[in-house]
Amino acid sequence: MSIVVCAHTTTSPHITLPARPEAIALPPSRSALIVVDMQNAYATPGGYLDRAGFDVSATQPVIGKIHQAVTAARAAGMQIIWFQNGWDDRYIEAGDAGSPNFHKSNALKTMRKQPELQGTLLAKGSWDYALVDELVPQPGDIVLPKPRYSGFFNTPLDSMLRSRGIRHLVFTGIATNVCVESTLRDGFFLEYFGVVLEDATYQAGPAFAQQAALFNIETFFGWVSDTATFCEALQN
Ligand SMILES: NC(=O)N/C=C\C(=O)O
Repeated sequence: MSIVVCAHTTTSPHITLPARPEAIALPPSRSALIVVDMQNAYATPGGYLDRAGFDVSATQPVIGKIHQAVTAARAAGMQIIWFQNGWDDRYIEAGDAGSPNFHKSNALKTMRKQPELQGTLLAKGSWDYALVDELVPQPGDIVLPKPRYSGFFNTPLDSMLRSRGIRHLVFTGIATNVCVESTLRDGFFLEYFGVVLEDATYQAGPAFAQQAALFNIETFFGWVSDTATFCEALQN
């Protein structure tokens, strides 16, 4: 007997997405594909993560998988949401010494160590802040700036999803263990069903950070699938 998780929140047609720890039912017209922070900062050599000492040499295949997932999701009528992480170029939105973000953000720390980078890393309008060239939002997509790791914090994400009747979120992007996991976790507490496409994500840090994030997600907060399985399920 196979088990499928079904939210019973809608009568919209749904697909069954094979996933870990079990398959999950998704209504495409009431689901969003969320692309987390696919900016030069996180996916391109010379961007913030690279300058802060994180390995971004394996992000190119992830960009390709995200392109596939976005194309299939859009064709199936899913809402596409693109996040861009960052702040104004004076970093007022980043918070000052009274904010933990000031102390923990590796972008802000890197710029304090290398003052010549001030105003470049994750600053709105900069190359670092821009989405990678290969991923271009289309009319009808939603592009949302976010000032902290979670896409639910100080953004209109929750109201945009609720007003569209969306309860299912499929996650792609970088980094699995930071902004993807933070957003999926906050979504869990707000009663959203979160699925990660593992090969359309990449970690910030060592490989065990990816494994740990995926373990947490599939065990405690959501479901884990992959791009080919997602695209095939949408076509059936
Ligand atoms: N997009 C992310 O997951 N960001 C991770 C680290 C950071 O923004 O400093």
